[in-house]
Amino acid sequence: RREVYKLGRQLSCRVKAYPLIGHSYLFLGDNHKRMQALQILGRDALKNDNGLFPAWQGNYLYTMIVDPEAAELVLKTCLAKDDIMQMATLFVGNGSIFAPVPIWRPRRKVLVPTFNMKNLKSFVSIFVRHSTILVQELGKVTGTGPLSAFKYYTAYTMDAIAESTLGYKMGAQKSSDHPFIKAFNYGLPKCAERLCQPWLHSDLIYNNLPVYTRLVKLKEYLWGFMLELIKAKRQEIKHSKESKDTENSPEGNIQTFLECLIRSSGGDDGYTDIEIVEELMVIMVAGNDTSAVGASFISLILSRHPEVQEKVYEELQEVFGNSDRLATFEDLPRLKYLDAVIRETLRLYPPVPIIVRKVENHVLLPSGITLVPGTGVLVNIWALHRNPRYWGEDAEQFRPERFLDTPLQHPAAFMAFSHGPRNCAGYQYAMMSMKTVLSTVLRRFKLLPAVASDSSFPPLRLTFDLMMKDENNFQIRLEPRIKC
Ligand code: HEM
Repeated sequence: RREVYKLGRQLSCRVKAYPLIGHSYLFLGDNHKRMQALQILGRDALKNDNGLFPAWQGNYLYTMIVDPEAAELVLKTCLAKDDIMQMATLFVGNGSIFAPVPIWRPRRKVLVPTFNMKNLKSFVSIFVRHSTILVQELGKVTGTGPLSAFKYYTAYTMDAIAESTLGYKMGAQKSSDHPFIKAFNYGLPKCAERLCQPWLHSDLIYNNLPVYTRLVKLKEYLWGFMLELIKAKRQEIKHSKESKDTENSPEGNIQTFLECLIRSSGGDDGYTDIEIVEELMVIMVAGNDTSAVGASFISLILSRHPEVQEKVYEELQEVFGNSDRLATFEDLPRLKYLDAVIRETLRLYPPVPIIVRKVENHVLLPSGITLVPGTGVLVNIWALHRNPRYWGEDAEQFRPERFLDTPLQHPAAFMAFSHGPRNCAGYQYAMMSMKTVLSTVLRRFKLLPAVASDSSFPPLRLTFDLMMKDENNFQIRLEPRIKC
């Protein structure tokens, strides 16, 4: 403990920490208060030259990091997730995202190759098909006033991820009545709620609450649903082997993550069904709302920056002309300005604004400060992305050109998808999915602010429940684009 307190004293802090509770008081209240706490602590950390800040939760010390150099070192050396993340394993079991390092390492080796470019290329047809449905759905509500962009994008991402992961057509954009969607949409926010509310952390208390019983039932349903699909896919693979047709899956050239995981883990000698369920849950959980929140922030920000939106539209005109043709894999790298808009929005509004790690060995940081075992690390991505030493004095401004003009000041200066060996495995999938859906929407509609304003817009009211969101549910209005 002496080492921990010494570390705490070495880190300067201007935000009051009280005996016994530390900074926990800042996180009490609603999700908006919690996001404000991350912003207050992050801004304070930015005032320190070393980009470090001592955040006390009770008598547990987290070193908050807003400096890319320190963050890079920590994310390369501290691979263990903080114990608090164990509470999120109810749905994903030992799936790679929260698993202890000895389980995560071999699983990551199997997972990453399933995101190879050949597979991603084949997923574009899925993204395009569901983007087209999204545009049809939006067409029905155009002109009826403000709508929640998130409501539509989250249905799109659910359809896209369910089909590319499970090969299952969920139909979320047509109806949210599917029991899988209901279980998913109830369970995940409940898990996040628990993580954010320290009084729910004790298993002794939580496991006796009705919500726990309900979550266990929903998990049984979700896992059972996936086990059936796994059983069917194993049969299918066996039959295709017998007919010597090992390369082509019945859905054409698309190999779903489910199929890839069975094959690349070693077929019948590879993952057990439960291990596959866990990895599928990870992809579904990690890939659904993150991309939906990303696309929603981008749409909201574009509605407030018409000049940027027009530049995106000009680029779309260059690539697609006035045609109605669907987007292709080859179009996506040509959308360079849209790419910069996506990155600049994720810089200012990272859907995952913090990453938490456990320190298991001493780590000497570039500033000369040594992190000690028994403490935690909290990389505050929201603040790191606004660090003026790496982004300049206009760090708070939305300026997509910064991603076109100059290379990054540091490889970890932008880390919406995290950094290092445990970074986001779905980074390219997410970029391709967001580019497809945004280009499809922006070709058809002009995005307008929910409430027109002649002066500048008030800052967004952000919330935090493991992910960062807009408190007003990403309200925008749509106007159809008229073709000349
Ligand atoms: C805008 C969209 C997305 C963002 C901002 C995002 C961000 C992140 C972040 C911050 C992490 C945590 C890394 C860490 O703890 O260091 C992560 C992990 C992960 N993400 Fe993403 N993600 C996105 C989309 C996706 C998609 C679409 C998929 C899958 C299709 C995906 C799959 C994963 C997986 C499997 C992990 C766990 C990696 C591991 O622990 O080895 N993500 N993501």
